[in-house]
Amino acid sequence: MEQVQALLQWAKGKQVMLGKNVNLINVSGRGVGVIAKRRLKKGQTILSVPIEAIRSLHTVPRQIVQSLPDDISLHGLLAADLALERPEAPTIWRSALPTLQDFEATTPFMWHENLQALLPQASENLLRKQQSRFFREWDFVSKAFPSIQQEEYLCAWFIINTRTFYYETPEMKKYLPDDRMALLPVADFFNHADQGCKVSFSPEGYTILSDRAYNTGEEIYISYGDHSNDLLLTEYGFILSENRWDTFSAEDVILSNLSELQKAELQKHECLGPFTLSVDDTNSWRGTQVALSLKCRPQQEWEKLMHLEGDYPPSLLKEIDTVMIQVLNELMETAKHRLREINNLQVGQEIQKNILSQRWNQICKMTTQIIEQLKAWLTEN
Ligand SMILES: C[S@@+](CC[C@H](N)C(=O)[O-])C[C@H]1O[C@@H](n2cnc3c(N)ncnc32)[C@H](O)[C@@H]1O
Repeated sequence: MEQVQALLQWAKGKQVMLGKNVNLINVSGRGVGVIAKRRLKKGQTILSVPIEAIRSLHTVPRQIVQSLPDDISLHGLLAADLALERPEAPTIWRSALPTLQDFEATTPFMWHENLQALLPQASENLLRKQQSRFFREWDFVSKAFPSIQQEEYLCAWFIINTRTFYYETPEMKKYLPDDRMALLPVADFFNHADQGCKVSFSPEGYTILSDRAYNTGEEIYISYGDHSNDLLLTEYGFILSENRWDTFSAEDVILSNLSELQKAELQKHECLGPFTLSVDDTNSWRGTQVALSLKCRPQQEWEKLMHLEGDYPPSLLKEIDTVMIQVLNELMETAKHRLREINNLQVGQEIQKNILSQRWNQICKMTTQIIEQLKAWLTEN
């Protein structure tokens, strides 16, 4: 916490103002977080960060920008800038940022491959994309700056991945929306909840206001976005026990239930996934029901149904939902099998196995809830 207190002093000199009734402390299981020192009212300013204090494209030295290809992402560029800071003499700001060790335990990218192989489908898909993004950028950076070690770049890349805020200026327009980012000192200590304080952005800077009243000692969160736990796990290395935005993927079991011809047919109609399911949003089941209806009707009839406006006829919906229950039961079997495999694994840290087991248990719970809803509907109709 010494580094964090030093950072707060340094940030004050840059007009980064933390509300006087707010503090940064270590919170169990979440690293450093922001808490209310005294009761806070709704709409109070928790933190303000002027634009002059942020790091983004405009603060990267020209020599670094010119040494890297034009098509490197801003994420890759900011990570290169960070990795090039002299590690033997870190700035106050750099000293308060996580080390590679901090990321290793919880970030699936850094897990043993046997443990990565047991990730749920959605996390695994995200991990593959993340790996290809990282290695593309590492390839650019290692060629331009051979003195940077891969581990240094990896740490910097994950600092940018987990601690940046959306930032927009005319110069940023050349980057994809997800890549328009800036590092904000102190603001990057807010932990995430599925609902949190409002972060507003203007040409002068960022302001974080309390979204409700807070009691003394209560942690103050922001929301990093409407993210599922698979996304939070892969990109940020944690999952929430309660998450209103949680979903899971049934892709594996659905695809294994379809023939190559059926998959080609779905592909032709751009219906080959994503098979993402949410317990509370029955609209999210539609993609799965469209795919499974192909198991209930011959292809020609199915094509006609594709153009049908409104709901499926109840008789067909009953057949589809019966198949969907079978498929979801298969997913339950996969989840139980994965849980046994995690338990028997000889590699990986306990903390990694725990988070992965918790995630599979959440998927089992969500799957059971959907099966119950489907069964209730079938009984009623
Ligand atoms: C922007 S930082 C937040 C500050 C961070 N706790 C620290 O110590 O520097 C994001 C990281 O904080 C952690 N984190 C954020 N929200 C969390 C939560 N609800 N539960 C557990 N860890 C969380 C994760 O490690 C995440 O990658």
